Amino acid sequence: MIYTVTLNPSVDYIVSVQQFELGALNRTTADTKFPGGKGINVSRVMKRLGVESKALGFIGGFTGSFIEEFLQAEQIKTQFVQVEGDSRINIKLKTEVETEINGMGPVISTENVTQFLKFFEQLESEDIVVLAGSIPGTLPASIYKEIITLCKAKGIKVVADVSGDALREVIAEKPFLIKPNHHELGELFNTEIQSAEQALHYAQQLVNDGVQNVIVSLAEKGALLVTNDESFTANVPKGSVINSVGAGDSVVGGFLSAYMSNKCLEEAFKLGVASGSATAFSMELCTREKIEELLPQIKVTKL
Ligand SMILES: Nc1ncnc2c1ncn2[C@@H]1O[C@H](COP(=O)(O)OP(=O)(O)O)[C@@H](O)[C@H]1O
Ligand SMILES: O=P(O)(O)OC[C@H]1O[C@](O)(COP(=O)(O)O)[C@@H](O)[C@@H]1O
Repeated sequence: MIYTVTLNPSVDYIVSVQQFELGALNRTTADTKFPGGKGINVSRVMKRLGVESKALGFIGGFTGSFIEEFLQAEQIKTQFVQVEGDSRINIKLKTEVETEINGMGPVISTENVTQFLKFFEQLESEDIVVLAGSIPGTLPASIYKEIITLCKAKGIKVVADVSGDALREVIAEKPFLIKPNHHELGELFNTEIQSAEQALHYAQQLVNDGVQNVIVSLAEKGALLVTNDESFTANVPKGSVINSVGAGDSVVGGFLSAYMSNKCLEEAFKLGVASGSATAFSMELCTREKIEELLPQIKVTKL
């Protein structure tokens, strides 16, 4: 079973505003709400590709109920720890440019954390754990490290889509896969990454340091996969970006869905990139039909 961890799930409130004016009353031309948070998005994408997972994390209040009910309606298994406050609402403003305001999230108590970590005791070696998204301020910064330690003791593969200090901590634990975008990779090395060549250099460094596989997504410039033995690059299909929220999560969801069926990293990478673009070209997360439509346009080249 694949377990996705979202420590700070959200209701993503996506609002379209034409000619947005700061300091004025703006009215939406369209608005919609979805459950969000990176691990949850990974679970939703995998479900669309026929791969089961269980979503873990902390939820609370009316927003938490919305998230859980939405996932259950999509027949996604969940086992969230209930906290006292409300799960956050993240605003995704679509104007001429995309602007995001992500909430802080509810307070999570030490009892909540103990209950959450206990769950990992029942996992087995063939399970995969996906750690995705930021660590809320009320949780110890070491929480991902603690989860990885529990997983490593059982030989469980860990996939991480995290950034900043959390990414640094996770890398030290040599996970199975990480998926930074080029900004996150640059931040890690205190530099700005503008090309696939630069990204390759730093991704290789991470693999030399013990990370087993690194996917670097470069938005419209494609993506890279660096493994212990080989490196690949992929183009992205041409199309109009409608809503790129969840595109990175879709890369992870697509990758894992294919990886589960034949363990081929190259094919998994291709499906991951197709899923990322399929989400970028949609209002909501990618559908299987959109992914299949884009897949033939993606060329994976061995470097
Ligand atoms: N303009 C675009 N055209 C085509 N595909 C895109 C575009 N922007 C993003 N994508 C797809 O979404 C994936 C993730 O996007 P990226 O912005 O790199 O990551 P993140 O969402 O994590 O910031 C890319 O690898 C690509 O497949
Ligand atoms: O945990 P964070 O970093 O605040 O991110 C949460 C947000 O990221 C998302 O999962 C989208 O992530 P990506 O666009 O990077 O794929 C949203 O659904 C959610 O609002």
